[in-house]
Amino acid sequence: MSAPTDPGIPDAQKSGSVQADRSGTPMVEVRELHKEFGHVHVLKGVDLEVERGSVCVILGPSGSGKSTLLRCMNELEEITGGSVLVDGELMGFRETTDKGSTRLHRLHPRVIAKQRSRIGMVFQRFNLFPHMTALENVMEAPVQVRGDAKSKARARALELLERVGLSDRVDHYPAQLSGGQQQRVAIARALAMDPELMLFDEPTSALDPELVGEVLAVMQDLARSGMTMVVVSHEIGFAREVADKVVFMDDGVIVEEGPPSEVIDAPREARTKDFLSHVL
Ligand SMILES: Nc1ncnc2c1ncn2[C@@H]1O[C@H](COP(=O)(O)OP(=O)(O)OP(=O)(O)O)[C@@H](O)[C@H]1O
Repeated sequence: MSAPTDPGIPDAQKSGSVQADRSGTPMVEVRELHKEFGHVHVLKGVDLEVERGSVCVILGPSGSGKSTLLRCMNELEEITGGSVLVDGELMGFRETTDKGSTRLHRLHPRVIAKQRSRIGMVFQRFNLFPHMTALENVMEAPVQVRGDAKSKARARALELLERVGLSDRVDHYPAQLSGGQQQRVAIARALAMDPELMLFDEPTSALDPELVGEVLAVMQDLARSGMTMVVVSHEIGFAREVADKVVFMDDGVIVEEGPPSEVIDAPREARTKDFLSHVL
């Protein structure tokens, strides 16, 4: 999608003071999404809705475009066509209509950064700062936060580390933590921004099998608390138990979607059946 850069920041988005009532709109709306990397067409017209407070698990073979779809949701990838709305807001763009024709303007980088800050993301590799303790990682940039703000950030970080079961590891450095503990710190760090949406990109696939359960348990708690979550994962048990919607992707398209009782337990499409027979 090529669009001119938005020359200004709309006042409502600058201050964040005007909050529309969006309780009736889905948290995520992906429409006819295309993503190309050079000549490689990775997403070929994806449509997806994720309701508020629900959990959507995306399954699919390697290279089917799952991570790319997730990255398009928070503007880590610039989309080639279609649109992504999060909480009713067009990610990265603003629409204007002039004499009946609609144009898209790329938003100012500061507005994009603000949009992104409402979305927490957890990656396969934990991406923690190795020279910072668990607590400092969750506080993120302790040197930039001073005075009262710093003590509030610290209290919040301690609360989040307790929530992920790491109260006794706050002063440990990443190298002193197991993979499962590091991933739980990464989840606490993503939560520190008070996100409205959490994206998980294969959060357990870099972990030893015995550590997977502790991370999935934290994610399950988060789901119970009402967080909207989109999770790329091959953990079929988690999908069956926690997901409201399961999406099966292959070759850049959504082949099948629905509740786990349909997509996992009674898939209609041959490609879904074939995939599940390999992972189960
Ligand atoms: N930055 C990039 N540049 C070029 N091609 C890319 C880039 N990122 C992803 N791709 C290609 O896009 C396709 C889909 O990749 P993606 O990581 O989204 O798949 P996936 O379903 O998440 O796979 P996996 O389960 O292996 O992580 C792959 O063919 C990949 O090589």
